[in-house]
Amino acid sequence: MNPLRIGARVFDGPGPFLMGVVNATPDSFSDGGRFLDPEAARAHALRLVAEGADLLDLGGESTRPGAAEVSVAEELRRVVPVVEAIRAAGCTAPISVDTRKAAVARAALAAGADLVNDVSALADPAMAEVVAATGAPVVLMHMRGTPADMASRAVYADVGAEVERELAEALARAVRLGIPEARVVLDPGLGFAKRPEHDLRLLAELPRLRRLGRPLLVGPSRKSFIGRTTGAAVADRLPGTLAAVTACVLAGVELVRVHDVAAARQAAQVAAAIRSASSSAGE
Ligand SMILES: Nc1nc2ncc(COP(=O)(O)OP(=O)(O)O)nc2c(=O)[nH]1
Repeated sequence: MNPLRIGARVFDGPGPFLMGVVNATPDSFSDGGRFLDPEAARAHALRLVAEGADLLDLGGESTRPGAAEVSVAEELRRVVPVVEAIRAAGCTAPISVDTRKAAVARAALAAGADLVNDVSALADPAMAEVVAATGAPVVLMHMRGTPADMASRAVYADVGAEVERELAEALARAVRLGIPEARVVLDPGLGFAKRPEHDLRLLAELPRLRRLGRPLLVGPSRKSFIGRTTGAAVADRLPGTLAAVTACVLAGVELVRVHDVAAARQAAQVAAAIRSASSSAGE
């Protein structure tokens, strides 16, 4: 990966780098309510870093299908104290703020976050200005519509080609809005306006998305394509998640977003060793 500075850390090389999920929400699809309390969220964040998370992804609003939007005030209340608490604990791991709202991104960055993870890819007209002005890197994730209506938008003739094209359009738009391409990470948005068969196809076509020339972030953890493939309930999807993490690593994905960092770390290390062996086998 071309060097990508996120906070004090420069992410360089093939990765994978693990993004540990901290959901400060009452209703996230897999762990809603566990980390709504700021102290619980702080403790969880520190635990994920101890387990090997290279960076954290902190969110205050569930984006599961059908989720209602959270107010700016409520999302600020959920997120900013946790950023402050993580930093007050002396943790210097880069923090991504998972938000669609410019006001939340601005406040989280001011409190010590380092990256904006925008699942709406700059839908908030003020977001580009926040990202451009702060110099923060930004994740542009592919989605159609909003969490409230995206399920109805999951219609594709060729999901790989369409996601590639729409991510290219999102990248070009970000550059037009003043965000240097070098600070953009792209994400296919598994589960966002996608049916399980679309997610599986996107995981199979990750090398295609690498043609976009930007680091990729992929978030397969515990998602419904695993349940549809295996019948496993949300709480029982770690083995399937690790299979998807392995597919991401073998495809050269640089950043993988997971809830279960310790297990994903081991899977990612073995997958990276296999990828390295296969490339050296070609020499
Ligand atoms: N960039 C990016 N951000 C994301 N944010 C949330 C979720 C959904 O997972 P989770 O946060 O656990 O659920 P919820 O949205 O219900 O809080 N997935 C992604 C993803 O795949 N990519």
